[in-house]
Amino acid sequence: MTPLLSVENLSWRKVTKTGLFQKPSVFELQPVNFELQPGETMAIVGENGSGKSILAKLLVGAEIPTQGDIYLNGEKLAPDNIRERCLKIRMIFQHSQGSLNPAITLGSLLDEPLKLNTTLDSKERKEKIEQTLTMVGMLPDHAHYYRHMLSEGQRQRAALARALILNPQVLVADEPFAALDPSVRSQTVNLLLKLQNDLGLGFVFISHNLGIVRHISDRVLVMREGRVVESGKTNDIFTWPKTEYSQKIVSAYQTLTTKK
Ligand SMILES: Nc1ncnc2c1ncn2[C@@H]1O[C@H](COP(=O)(O)OP(=O)(O)OP(=O)(O)O)[C@@H](O)[C@H]1O
Repeated sequence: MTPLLSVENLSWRKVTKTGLFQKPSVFELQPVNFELQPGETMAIVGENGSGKSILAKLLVGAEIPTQGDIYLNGEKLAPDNIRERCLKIRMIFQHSQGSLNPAITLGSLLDEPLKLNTTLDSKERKEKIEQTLTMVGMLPDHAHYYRHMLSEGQRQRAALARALILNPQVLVADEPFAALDPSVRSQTVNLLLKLQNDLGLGFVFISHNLGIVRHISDRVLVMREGRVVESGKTNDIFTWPKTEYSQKIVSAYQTLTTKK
């Protein structure tokens, strides 16, 4: 079966010069390889600065790889065709990072990507917005709401609606659950799982929360210092971690859960 998403030798290198007399710092993401099937979830875990966000940005086209390719349904994505990438692989932006503009209604926010990326007329766009709001468990009326009128959970759903409005095939999220209180978190997780199931979406997310990783991901990519140190099925990684680093994070997680 052709994978939904296939990443081959994707690498990235950046030299940053901070000051005239300072040594430039170099960060290198060593070649990453993985495959994701429709409806599958892959978690990216690892210590701070290991390159998780860079990898997420490469997937959505926010950074250009130094080398390597991304294939969607077997078709190679041009590294600089941001428009095509935006339609098919979408980032879920967190409302906590200010992605919901407080000055415009939710309807206008959802209308923006439709105006930019589709040829739908205003009636069709209105229908699409209402349909997407319903899909994430909101009401068509919420299109008239401003950010301050939405609860924490509704804002999370709005962020999801924004990611889904262009019918993507893969969703990518950087710590999507970190800022949420536990009840909203479990609602969001359940909603995501349902949508994934209904729409066959691939989901790639970065998380430090190994409880959620274990609960929802099919596969895990463990990163350290710019390289993938281990990858595999979630159950295998949690039961038989092979590398020293994976063993360390899994045993820290197990200590935490057995203490509860
Ligand atoms: N645009 C950039 N230009 C240069 N260096 C960058 C850029 N973005 C990130 N880096 C560097 O790349 C390294 C990896 O960063 P990245 O944000 O991917 O880490 P991370 O694994 O997501 O960490 P965290 O868990 O703390 O978010 C860091 O050293 C960071 O300073």
